[in-house]
Amino acid sequence: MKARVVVGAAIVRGDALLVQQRAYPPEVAGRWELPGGRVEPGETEPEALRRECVEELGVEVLVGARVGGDVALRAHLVLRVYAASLADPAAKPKALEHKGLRWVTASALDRLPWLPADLELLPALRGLLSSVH
Ligand SMILES: Nc1nc2c([nH]c(=O)n2[C@H]2C[C@H](O)[C@@H](COP(=O)(O)OP(=O)(O)OP(=O)(O)O)O2)c(=O)[nH]1
Repeated sequence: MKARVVVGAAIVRGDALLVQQRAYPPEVAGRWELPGGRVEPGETEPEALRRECVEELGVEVLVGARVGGDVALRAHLVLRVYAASLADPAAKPKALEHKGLRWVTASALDRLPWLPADLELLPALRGLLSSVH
């Protein structure tokens, strides 16, 4: 069976990464993750990311290169992250489906209570932040 993909957007502006805090389900409420979600049948991964960013944040994003490797979430499901930027750098993302959002710099990444799978991506996310400004 082919693995399904959850895409995550590493949206960077200046020296900061946009992260959001889950509101549900209860076992992960309060933990932090990257914007994104499952790729639907018939969608490309960048299309899924653009759709999720409109749904979750109310903003258009430009999708760039892959960041880090695939992270196994559970059987037949992987998390795959892409670098992204706001199509309009002045746009203000809103937490439409989450508890909150925050722009964090590299030094603050380690202090967030992330979803467990995302911990594997922290070195790559730090690398991305140090390469873009
Ligand atoms: N968007 C996103 N999901 C993540 C990250 N890390 C991680 O483990 N996940 C998991 C949480 C969920 O089990 C799954 C994505 O679910 P979702 O809630 O965003 O999207 P969905 O509605 O299509 O999925 P689901 O509720 O059916 O599980 O991937 C991350 O950084 N971003």
